[in-house]
Amino acid sequence: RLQAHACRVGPTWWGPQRLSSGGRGDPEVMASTAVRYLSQEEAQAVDEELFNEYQFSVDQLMELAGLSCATAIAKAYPPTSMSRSPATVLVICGPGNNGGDGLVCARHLKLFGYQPTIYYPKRPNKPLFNALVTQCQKMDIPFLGEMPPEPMLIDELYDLVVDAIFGFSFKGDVREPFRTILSILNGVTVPIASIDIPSGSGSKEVGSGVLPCLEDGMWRRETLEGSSQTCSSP
Ligand SMILES: NC(=O)C1=CN([C@@H]2O[C@H](COP(=O)(O)OP(=O)(O)OC[C@H]3O[C@@H](n4cnc5c(N)ncnc54)[C@H](OP(=O)(O)O)[C@@H]3O)[C@@H](O)[C@H]2O)[C@@H](O)CC1
Ligand SMILES: [K+]
Repeated sequence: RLQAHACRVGPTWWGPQRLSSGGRGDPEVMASTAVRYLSQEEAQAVDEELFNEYQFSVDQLMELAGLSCATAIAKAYPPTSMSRSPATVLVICGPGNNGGDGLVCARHLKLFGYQPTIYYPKRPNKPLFNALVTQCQKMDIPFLGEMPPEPMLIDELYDLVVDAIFGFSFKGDVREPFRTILSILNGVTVPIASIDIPSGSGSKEVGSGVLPCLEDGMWRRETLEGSSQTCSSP
């Protein structure tokens, strides 16, 4: 997991902390630097504070979030460590701002030497998202007409998947077309880098419609804390 910055809600700071007791396993590990992640409610509170108190605009924050995620991906999965050159990345974007982060991320990944392809099945007809799509198109980033139907096909074509489907506003049971998309992603073996959180992680239907988690509660997939990094900007 990658997180370098702290986030603030009210008087409390969240960032790297020393664990003094209560952890599991090796005492050395227990004493090492640990990170506390924001809950859905806390992330929404940070969001409101940034917009209302600090007067950030959504496109400002989205640009920072997408750039932070592309930077984190380049550190975790350097293009030179991938099997293809240029490394191929499938960026799957959802209908909200998490999807917008994905569009920005794709643009920066291209600048970093990757070959991104975007799947964006449900596009809000709003100026911000239309502009982000145009910018990707102008950079010759292709948009898929449909989701690759088999996990094996994704494994064959891409070195990495970026999950920009849902962030902190996800709720309830996963609806189509995202239910099918998440179930396909469940079967891929290439790494999946999730923006903010693994999509659908608020759902109780682990195993059927969302990315799987291990028995100890840790997500199998890697989460890149791009949006959290932007919280430190003010
Ligand atoms: N705070 C920050 O600093 C910054 C935050 N940023 C980013 O914004 C993200 C939050 O964005 P967000 O609020 O737009 O919501 P998000 O999670 O993308 O999804 C909402 C969409 O999903 C849909 N949907 C929901 N449930 C569903 C279901 N069960 N099944 C199917 N669909 C479902 C819902 O559809 P609806 O229910 O409205 O029809 C709606 O269209 C945050 O995680 C971070 O990545 C950065 O951009 C800027 C800096
Ligand atoms: K996500």
